[in-house]
Amino acid sequence: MGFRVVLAADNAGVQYKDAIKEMLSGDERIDEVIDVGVGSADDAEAYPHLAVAAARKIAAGEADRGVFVCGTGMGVAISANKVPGVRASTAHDSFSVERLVLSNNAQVLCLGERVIGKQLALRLASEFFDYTFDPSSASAEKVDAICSYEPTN
Ligand SMILES: O=C[C@H](O)[C@H](O)COP(=O)(O)O
Repeated sequence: MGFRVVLAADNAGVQYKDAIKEMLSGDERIDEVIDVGVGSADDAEAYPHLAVAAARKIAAGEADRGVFVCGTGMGVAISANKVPGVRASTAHDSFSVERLVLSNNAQVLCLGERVIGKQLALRLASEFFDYTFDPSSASAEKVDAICSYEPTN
């Protein structure tokens, strides 16, 4: 079974988000692409609302992974991490993308359209789906420790 992927971007990240959507839509590793917006650069909806709406789809089990884009990749990451159960970070190099999954079991890769070039963004977004977290790895107990700090109701 392939990944169900949710995409989000504000107006500073919409061009890369749309390019990533096109790329992933033709990727045999991907079963479904859900786009929560924005739909165009004319939409001024602020990045926290988009990132949280998308992250909630992961927390609800409607998506497995997310790629979120804003100007820097930082605002969407900070926002997505407010959703319990979601681990998100900006990663702008291949090694970081690998460790984002293998060390941190993160479901969300965040990218900055104002920081890296489009071809690098596409490459990193593709590489993100090359990795699967190993729950028997030495990193697992560290991820469990992250989760132990989740707020409980
Ligand atoms: O992290 C925030 C993003 O980069 C966003 O796209 C731009 O935010 P700003 O307009 O507050 O700089």
